[in-house]
Amino acid sequence: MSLQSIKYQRGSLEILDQLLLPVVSKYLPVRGVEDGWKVINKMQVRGAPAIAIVGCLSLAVEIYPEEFSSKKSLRQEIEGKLNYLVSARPTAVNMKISADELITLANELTKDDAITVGEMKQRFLKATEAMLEKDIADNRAIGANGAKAILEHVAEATGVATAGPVRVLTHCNTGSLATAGYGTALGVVRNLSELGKLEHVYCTETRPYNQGARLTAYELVHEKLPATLVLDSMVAALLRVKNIAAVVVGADRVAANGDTANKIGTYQIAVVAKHHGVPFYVAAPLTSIDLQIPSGDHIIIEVRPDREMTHVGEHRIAAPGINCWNPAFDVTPASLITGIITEHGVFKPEALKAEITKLLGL
Ligand SMILES: CSC[C@H]1O[C@H](OP(=O)(O)O)[C@H](O)[C@@H]1O
Repeated sequence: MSLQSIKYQRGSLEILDQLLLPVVSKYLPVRGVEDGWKVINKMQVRGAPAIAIVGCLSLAVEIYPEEFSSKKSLRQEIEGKLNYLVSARPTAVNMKISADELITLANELTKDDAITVGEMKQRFLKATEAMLEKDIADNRAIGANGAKAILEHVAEATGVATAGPVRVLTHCNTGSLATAGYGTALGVVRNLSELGKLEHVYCTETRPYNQGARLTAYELVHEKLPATLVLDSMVAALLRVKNIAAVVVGADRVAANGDTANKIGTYQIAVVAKHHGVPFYVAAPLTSIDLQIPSGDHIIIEVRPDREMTHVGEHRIAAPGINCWNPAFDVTPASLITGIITEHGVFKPEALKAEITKLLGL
């Protein structure tokens, strides 16, 4: 059983406070949109898919007990509150995509005279609740697609019929603590393990929030997977001496040309992987792919407070008065990405837009 970042039942939402992990496991109530915005902005819950799910469910628990006098007033509440939630963190696109889809649903229900305001609320609640199961199903598909792609790549590169077990490297946290469960890049690791094809997974600490040391290591130890924590500064040495078969990371926003915004440090890992001839994969559900922007140059990169760099908890580790630069993400150009692993298959970056457009019938 993997760790559960989100606990939901109709009218009640709790999130595992990830600022306290791994030492303290404490669930926090999220009673409405204000709570939702705060736990996302403070990174008590984080991870592109989890942000969208918690954001939308925070609105669901807020409107659940309310009575609305008209569908118009309900639609206005939905649109205003979802757009507010999008402002909690700017880089991951999932919250924006989910908000747009739910606002479109609200507009359609408002126009349908056969739907009462009560039925509209129920349809909205069900649409937000469906995100939980869909995310887990998407992640399991990503895991299977990604494991297959990595094993096929290794088999072809080494001239063997069937590859594995393999060693892989991942960055940040893309597991059950970043999603509704199973994970994206960590879902690929889980699937490799389920296939008996995971020799070892290496996870980077991922300064300054330490998603790797505090969260990914926690998930891997919890499930007894063969894992080793490495410092962010060790990636080049690791790829030179440890026979890493592939790197697999998550994504916060993939642009139409395949450029990918992900946790700071991803770009330099991709450069090092290129230098060592190690395939570099991005695992991302369609809810993290933004075909509205042509390239990574258009992705807003969140800059977070200096204190996240100068302190570990309450302990200062940097000289008082030093300037800091703390972008939470960087952009990896499509040219450094071997494949983008989605729930619908693995795509070359240059083919992504056409493949997704065809898939969605756009
Ligand atoms: C499953 S996507 C997780 C994605 O989100 C992380 O960022 P943050 O911890 O700041 O929300 C990181 O970029 C991961 O790849």
